[in-house]
Amino acid sequence: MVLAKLWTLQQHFEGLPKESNFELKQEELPDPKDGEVLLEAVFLSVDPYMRPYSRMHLKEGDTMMGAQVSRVVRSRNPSYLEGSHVIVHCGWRTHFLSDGSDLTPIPSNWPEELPLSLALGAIGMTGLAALYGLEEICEIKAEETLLVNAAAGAVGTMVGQIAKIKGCRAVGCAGSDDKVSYLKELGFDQAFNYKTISSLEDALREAAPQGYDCYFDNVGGDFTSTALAQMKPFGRIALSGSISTYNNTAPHRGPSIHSHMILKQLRMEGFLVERWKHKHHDSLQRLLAWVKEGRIKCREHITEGFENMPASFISMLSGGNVGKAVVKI
Ligand SMILES: NC(=O)C1=CN([C@@H]2O[C@H](COP(=O)(O)OP(=O)(O)OC[C@H]3O[C@@H](n4cnc5c(N)ncnc54)[C@H](OP(=O)(O)O)[C@@H]3O)[C@@H](O)[C@H]2O)C=CC1
Ligand SMILES: CCCCCC(=O)/C=C/[C@@H]1[C@@H](C/C=C\CCCC(=O)O)[C@@H](O)C[C@H]1O
Repeated sequence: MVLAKLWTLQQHFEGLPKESNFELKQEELPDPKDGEVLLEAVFLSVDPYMRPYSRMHLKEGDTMMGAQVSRVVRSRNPSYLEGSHVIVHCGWRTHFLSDGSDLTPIPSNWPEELPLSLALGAIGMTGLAALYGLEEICEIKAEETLLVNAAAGAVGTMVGQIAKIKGCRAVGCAGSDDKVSYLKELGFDQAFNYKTISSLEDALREAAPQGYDCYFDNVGGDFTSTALAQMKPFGRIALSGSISTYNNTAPHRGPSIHSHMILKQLRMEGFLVERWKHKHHDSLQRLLAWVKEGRIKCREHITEGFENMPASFISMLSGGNVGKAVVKI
C-alpha cells in the first residue's frame, strides 16, 4: 500500500487562479493487481490548457488534470519493467495505479544525458505543437517571415528555433527584457517586449516592414486583431492558443478578422496536437535529433516539490516562466 498525494480543484477559478482554489489531499493506493503497475511521479507538466480545460471538464473536488513523467515502482504487467519511465495523463498526483493501457513509454533511444522532463516539453507535447503548427498549418517555407507570441515559453521557443532550422526569419515577442534577450540568444532575428512598447502596430512593422507570411498565435485577443493587419497576402495563421483570454471573467469579444482575412486572402486554422497522433513517433525522433545535434536548445523552468504545483501553475499563467514549466518531485 502507498499513500498518494493529489491536488484537487477545490473551487473553480475566477480570473487568475489562486492558491485557495486548490486542496491537497491524500489517498491510499492498494498494491498492484495482476496486469497493473504502480507509478511514482518524477516530473509534472504545468500547462496553460489546464486553466480553460478545468472549467470545461472538471467538477469541484476532482483531481487537477495533467501529464507527468513517472517511474514504474512496482510492476505486475510484463510490458512495463520496474525502474522504467512512462508518460501518463493521471493528473496532479504523486502516485497512480495503471493497467498499462494509458501509458506512453519514453522513446527507447532516449539519451542518458538528456533530462526526462524534456519528454513533457521540447521532445513532447509542446515541441509537437510547434512542429505541427508550423508544418501542417502554416506550411512554412524557407525564407518566409514568421511571427510568434508568448515566444519565450515552451511552445514559442520551439517555434522560433524550428523556423530558423527551416531557413526562415523569426520574429518573437515576450513579456520581459530578459525574455527578449533570451530569444536573441536562441537566434530569433527580431524580438521585442510587448509590455514596454508604445505601439504594437509600430513594433510589428519595424520588426518586419514587408509583413508576415506566417503567424503562430499562442495569445489571441487584441494582439491578434493587430497582427492580422500586417500579414502578407495569402499568409497563414496557426491558432495554437489564446492565453490572453484564459483568465477572462466575461465573454471575450473576438479579434476583428473579416477585412484582413478576405482582402488578403489569409488562411487561419486552429489545431490540437492529437490530430497528428499517427505522426508522433517520427516527429519525436526528429525533435530528439535536433536537440542531440545542438540545433535546438531546451530551457526549462523547474520548480521543486509537489506542494508547489499551484504556485508553479499560477506563476506560468502570469509570465513567470522562461521555457517549459515543470515541477520536479
Ligand atoms: N493547440 C495545441 O495543441 C497546444 C496549444 N498550446 C497553447 O500554446 C500557448 C503557449 O503554451 P506554452 O508554451 O505551454 O506556455 P508558455 O510556456 O508560453 O507559458 C505561458 C506564457 O504565456 C504568456 N502570457 C500569459 N498571459 C499573457 C497575456 N495576457 N498576453 C500575452 N502573453 C501572455 C506568458 O509569457 P509573457 O511573459 O511573454 O507574457 C507566459 O509565460 C498557450 O496558449 C497554450 O494553450 C500549448 C500546447 C498545445
Ligand atoms: C481555448 C483553449 C485552447 C487550449 C489549447 C491548448 O493548450 C491545448 C492543449 C492540448 C492538450 C489538452 C489536454 C488535455 C486533455 C486532458 C488530458 C489530461 O492531461 O488529463 C493536450 O491534449 C495536447 C494539446 O493539444
